[in-house]
Amino acid sequence: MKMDRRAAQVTNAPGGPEVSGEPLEALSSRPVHPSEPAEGIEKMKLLSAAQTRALDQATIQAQHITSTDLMERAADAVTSWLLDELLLDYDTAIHVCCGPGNNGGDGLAVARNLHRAGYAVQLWLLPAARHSADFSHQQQQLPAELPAREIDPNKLPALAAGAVVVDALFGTGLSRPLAGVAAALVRHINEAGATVVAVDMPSGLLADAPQPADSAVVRANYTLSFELPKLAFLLPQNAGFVGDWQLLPIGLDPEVIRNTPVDKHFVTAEDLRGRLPKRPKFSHKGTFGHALLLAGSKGKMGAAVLATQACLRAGVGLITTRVPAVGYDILQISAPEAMCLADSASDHISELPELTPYAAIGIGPGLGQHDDTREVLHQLLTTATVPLVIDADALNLLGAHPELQKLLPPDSLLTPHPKEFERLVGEPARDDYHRLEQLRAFVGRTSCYCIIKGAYTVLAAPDGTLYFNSTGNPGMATGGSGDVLTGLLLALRAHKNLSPLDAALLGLHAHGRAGDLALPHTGHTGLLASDIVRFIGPALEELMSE
Ligand SMILES: NC(=O)C1=CN([C@@H]2O[C@H](COP(=O)(O)OP(=O)(O)OC[C@H]3O[C@@H](n4cnc5c(N)ncnc54)[C@H](O)[C@@H]3O)[C@@H](O)[C@H]2O)[C@@H](O)CC1
Ligand SMILES: Nc1ncnc2c1ncn2[C@@H]1O[C@H](COP(=O)(O)OP(=O)(O)O)[C@@H](O)[C@H]1O
Ligand SMILES: [K+]
Repeated sequence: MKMDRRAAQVTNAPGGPEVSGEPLEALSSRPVHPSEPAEGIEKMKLLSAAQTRALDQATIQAQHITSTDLMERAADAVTSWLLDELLLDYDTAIHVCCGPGNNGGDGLAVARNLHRAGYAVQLWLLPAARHSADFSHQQQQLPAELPAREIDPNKLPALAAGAVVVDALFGTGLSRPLAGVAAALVRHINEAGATVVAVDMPSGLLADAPQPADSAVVRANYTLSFELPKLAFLLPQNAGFVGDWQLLPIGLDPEVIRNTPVDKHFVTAEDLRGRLPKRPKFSHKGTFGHALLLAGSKGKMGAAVLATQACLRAGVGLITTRVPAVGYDILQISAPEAMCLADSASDHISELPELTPYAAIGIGPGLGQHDDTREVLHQLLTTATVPLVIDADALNLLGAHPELQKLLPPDSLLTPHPKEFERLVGEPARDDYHRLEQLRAFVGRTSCYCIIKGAYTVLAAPDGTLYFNSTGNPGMATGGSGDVLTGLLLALRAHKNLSPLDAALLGLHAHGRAGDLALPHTGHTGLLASDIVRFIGPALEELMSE
């Protein structure tokens, strides 16, 4: 995904805690959750298809323009992208395939633009009984030298492998799975081996709900959408349809976007910049909290080391890591900045330390699932009075012993990947949409924060609002990346001036960003979890208040 330069412009998000320059007394007397949680996370709302249509209409009214004007903006943006980014050359065969609605109208205007600019455009129309008014208007604007041919189901257009297909069949108006000529054309496009650029949506894909498994859906190389992403773009099951998605600005009304209520956000750097309080000049290690991490078992001490190092790099004041006896030397040598509390058991953690000193507690990386460790988790859940970050085997223990889930303190942060989440809720998800429903039900039931890790890690707040993370890369799909995330989140939960939501959002963003910053040094293949640790500092620095 690449964001448009204008969409990616940086401003300080409002609503972040303003603490720089304040006396320490003022900081330490702050409540634990100082900021209004969702305030300022509004740059990229995920609208439903119906809300997108309403936004379209509201923009037209607010800006005193016609729907054709808006369509022209969309078509100009798509045309510019094709010329500037895809670098079309004059010899490339460009097939623009148009449906009967406004998505097809966009296609007609793009075809007209490209034809006028001298490109080799062929225009194909899906047979339809009715067309939208804007489609008909665009059709009337076509120059005579650009014939629009109706698709013949018995003789689908020949699409050479080197051709470019602009898919403007259906966008947000799709109301049912494709059938008949539309489905045949989509399958034909998918088999052609051409470069496929979808306008707004890959045709056949619903914006915010699943379609039947065998539906015909365009498999686009690129999807050019307008201003805001769609939920469908963020879910793994749609990756093969959406391809590389891009957002093109078309001047949709910011005031209307601001006033549109949503329960899903795509969180950008712009939302978070300035939300991490700057370290005051006279701060000391006590200012940033003392974290306790319970991690590691024989053979999995690396997880404890990585989480400890990440917590340190994320600015925690102090960290104490509880490890099995076998891990004592390992941890002391590999993380000399951390304090280490060795358990009396050799290979697993069997005792919960005294919790009084700690501002936040993390449990899980490399933990193992020994019965003693389960008992430690049980005690932790019943005695802890500070924020908890729960990961890996601690989640698996919660899944294997669901009665423990009732003990989860509100506002705990759980960090499963999809398989751990499945164990946690005890039921496989039917699809990615169902998994989001399960996630919402889980946080509603437990009053916790819970993420599901992946390319666009999603965080659910206890009220069910979903926040999709925008940073990270496939190089991070490597053992230990999740342990790094746990340590990073633990440091931010130990920070007394961050709300649980801000800590989670900043941590997820910084984790992916650290992976992105590591990339030029390692490449995707060579990226290791320890490289993510190395770049946590610079990633957090980008989010710090002035
Ligand atoms: N909201 C926005 O930001 C903008 C939207 N525009 C375009 O407008 C599109 C939405 O236009 P529409 O609402 O006209 O919707 P579409 O063009 O996506 O499709 C609607 C038409 O397709 C028919 N249809 C729906 N499902 C079908 C199926 N399975 N088989 C056969 N026919 C089916 C409907 O009856 C209707 O005629 C967007 O995707 C975008 O491309 C742009 O023109 C301007 C900006
Ligand atoms: N393709 C990807 N794009 C972006 N981030 C990714 C990708 N794959 C994995 N990650 C991130 O890496 C981490 C992997 O965590 P996890 O599966 O728990 O790994 P481990 O258990 O090995 O530590 C998660 O934070 C996830 O979001
Ligand atoms: K389309």
